[in-house]
Amino acid sequence: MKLPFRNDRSNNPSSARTVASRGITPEIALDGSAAIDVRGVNHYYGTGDARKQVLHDNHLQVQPGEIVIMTGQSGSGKTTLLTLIGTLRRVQEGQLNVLGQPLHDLSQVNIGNLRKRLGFIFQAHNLFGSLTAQQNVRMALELQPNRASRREENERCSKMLTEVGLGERIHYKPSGLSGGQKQRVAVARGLVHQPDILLADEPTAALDEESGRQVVTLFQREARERGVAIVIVTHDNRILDVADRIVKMDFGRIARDTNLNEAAVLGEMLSKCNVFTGVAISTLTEISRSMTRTEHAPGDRIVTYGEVGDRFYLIREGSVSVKQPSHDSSNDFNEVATLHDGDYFGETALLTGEPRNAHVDATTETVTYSLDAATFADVMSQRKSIDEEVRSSLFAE
Ligand SMILES: Nc1ncnc2c1ncn2[C@@H]1O[C@H](COP(=O)(O)OP(=O)(O)OP(=O)(O)O)[C@@H](O)[C@H]1O
Repeated sequence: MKLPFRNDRSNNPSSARTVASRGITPEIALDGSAAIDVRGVNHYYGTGDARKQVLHDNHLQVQPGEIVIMTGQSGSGKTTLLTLIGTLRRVQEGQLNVLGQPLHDLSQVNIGNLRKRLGFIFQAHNLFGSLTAQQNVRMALELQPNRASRREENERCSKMLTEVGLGERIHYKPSGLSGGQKQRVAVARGLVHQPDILLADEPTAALDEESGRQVVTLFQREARERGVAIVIVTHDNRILDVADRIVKMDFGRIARDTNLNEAAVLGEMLSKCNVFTGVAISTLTEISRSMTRTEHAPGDRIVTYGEVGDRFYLIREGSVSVKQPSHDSSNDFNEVATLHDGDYFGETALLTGEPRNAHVDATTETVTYSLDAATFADVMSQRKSIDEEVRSSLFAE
């Protein structure tokens, strides 16, 4: 619904929990349910004059069943963060909880026990040259507290090797396997003990398209069916589609944390707003990554009458009440509309520069995504160029 906002007074942003956004920031679970919970983590290498900070104030929550792909330039700190999560390095500063356990407080024994619930697939395969593929995969089971019979364990290993496409080679030693095949043994070893978290560093780098796809399909199944939280460090663009989220690291910081599913949903919602007619959904999905997610409790004021309008709002879920002053008294406001999921408001003030002409209050638990004035202006100018493009192609025919 389009609202011709005019006048205004002051807003009350303190009641809204605004998530500072460099993209869409997913819901942050504060109830300890995240499988991986990184808060304010810094990391340094070296000592004395050679001491160098390589991670700066990183925050990351990964939920069970979520697949997070971590990208970024070489040296941006991805592997360091992954090895900290994997308890392979000691946390120096900040808090890091893995499966509900605070790593900074954990004894060596408990770290050892926790590690058994993690699966690792790292670039250097670390396979034992004297052992067959099946025996290498068995190593992961031999570390587990609850062992099955040797026969059962062997069957599990063979099944896992078959799932990564190595059913014919379970009795081969690494020297008889190609780089990609060794990599697949490492994948099977990382998953055979059914970990709660899988940490993978370039798991598809040595694989051809088909084997890479087979491996990430297996990851997806583990995430969906068993709720495994998966973090993959990769430069492999071919597997980006399996990610629920893409985290981009830049100079030791998480520069961008994008929830892909949510971005797609928002792009779809934006395409139904008149104001974005003519803009491709893919462009809108891209734009949605620049939006700020805000949660509002019932009664929270989202837009205040009289205030200068600096944002466009899309209601992701919930409902709001739009109130305008009755003509005889500016202190007396009447409800003129209620808006729900997928509705939007606030664009007119951005277009005209006039102050808001209504209050907008949340009436239920409401989630909005908003676009700031500068980004909105960009979209509008883009829409113009798209319009022109469509027109000129029509004329050309
Ligand atoms: N053991 C180490 N000692 C000293 N410096 C290190 C060590 N390991 C990594 N570094 C440095 O820390 C920074 C982050 O490295 P890291 O390996 O975490 O980055 P990355 O993003 O995983 O890179 P790549 O994509 O090349 O694997 C880099 O500047 C690197 O040179």
